[in-house]
Amino acid sequence: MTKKSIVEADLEARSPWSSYKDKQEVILSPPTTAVNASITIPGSKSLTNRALLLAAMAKGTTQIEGLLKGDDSYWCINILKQLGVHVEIQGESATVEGINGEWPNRTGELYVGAAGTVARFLPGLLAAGQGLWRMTGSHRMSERPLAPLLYQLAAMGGVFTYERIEGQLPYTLEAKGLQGGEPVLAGSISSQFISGLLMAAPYAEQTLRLSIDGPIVQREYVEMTLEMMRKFGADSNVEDEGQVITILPNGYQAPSAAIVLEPDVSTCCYFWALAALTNGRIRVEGISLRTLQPDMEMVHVLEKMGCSMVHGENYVEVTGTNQLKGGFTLSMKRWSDQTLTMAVLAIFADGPITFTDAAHIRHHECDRISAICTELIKMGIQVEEHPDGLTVYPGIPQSALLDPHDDHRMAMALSLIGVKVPHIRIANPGCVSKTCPDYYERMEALGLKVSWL
Ligand SMILES: O=C(O)C1=C[C@@H](OP(=O)(O)O)[C@@H](O)[C@H](O)C1
Ligand SMILES: C=C(OP(=O)(O)O)C(=O)O
Repeated sequence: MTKKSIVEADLEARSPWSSYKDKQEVILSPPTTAVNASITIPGSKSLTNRALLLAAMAKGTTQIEGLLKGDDSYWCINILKQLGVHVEIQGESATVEGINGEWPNRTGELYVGAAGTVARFLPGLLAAGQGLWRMTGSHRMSERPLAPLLYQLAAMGGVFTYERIEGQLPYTLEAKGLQGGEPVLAGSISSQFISGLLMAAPYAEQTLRLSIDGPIVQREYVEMTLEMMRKFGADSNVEDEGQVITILPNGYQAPSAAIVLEPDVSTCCYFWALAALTNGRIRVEGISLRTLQPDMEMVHVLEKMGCSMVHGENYVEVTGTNQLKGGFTLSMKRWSDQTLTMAVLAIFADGPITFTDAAHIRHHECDRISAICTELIKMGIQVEEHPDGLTVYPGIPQSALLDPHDDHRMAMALSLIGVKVPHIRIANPGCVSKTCPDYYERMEALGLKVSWL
């Protein structure tokens, strides 16, 4: 394998909160003692960016605790500051002075990085105000789908001028207010389109009655949006089993109490997987099974695979097993961010595992189905690629230089192989800073051997 075939890292998308920008490779080998720890995990990316954006839009000042400091939240905060919003960060806390729907700076160039949440949540919030902005993003974000959302916003009053490809970044948005009304949006490509429209609705001119056409992928993220909107005083009326959502145009009010964000459950999953693979134990503090974050489903699947799980009001703990069980099919529709982690676990199970209903992850930070198949095959693992998923057969991975395709979840999932197999090399590991900038320090603290090139 030559370095030429490694996907080039888009370093512009790495923020000042990124840690391993200059590293070409990380090399991982198994720990010598069992992984056994209680840990805390930074705030949810999804909740951080929802809270920041709604706090910025709202009337009044919002205090947010438990912020994620990663690339995705950095670019969100950076844009808010460019728009004239006063945001103060101290440690993992933010104080945001809301602008009540009227952006103070009405022109400028706004770079969303590689953040799907910013690329999909911001346009509606901008369109609901007044201004003229140029929107740009990372190379990959400029390929990822936005059109269904932007076309809907255009039908409601936003004027979009596309620079290269219709419906994609980069583009210019002339905002003159958002009409509201009764749009219809498909939910099969990204739940973020729906969240993006809903978040803007309290600042539309009329009531929004959004109908969702067909099943929604990762539906719980829409519930997380509605839950965060509720904290800012925006109630929703949900009908037809979640397919029709009505929001009144009553604005947002900053909550009187601080918003305390949950840890990022998607990040927790890599650490629970570590326990599962090493017959070790990982307790994550500060999270309960009652979270809306859909990736919590993984701990139930780990139980099915032979691990044990205990939980309380404020922790979820996984203890691994000597032999993970496989031989089943899993729908990843609700929690597809963990498809890559599960694919890595499947290598070490006692039977093949098939993952289905995840065609939409081909539009994520990379084509995740194709990328994980390529990397597992490189290590001699037998896989079958399907249009909506893959089948992974158990095997003994050969060490190789693995390409994360500039995708944080590919890097974090592939790194887990290093707890079982010596000398696992991951190229351009800095991409983890999208959601977990200190991932490798955390792995090292739990006993993995980590070295750098
Ligand atoms: O709304 C959100 O915060 C997210 C929604 C999901 O995206 P899609 O619905 O686009 O798959 C998920 O994959 C992403 O990590 C976060
Ligand atoms: C799909 C993801 O991110 P984004 O918010 O950019 O869509 C992800 O974090 O797995």
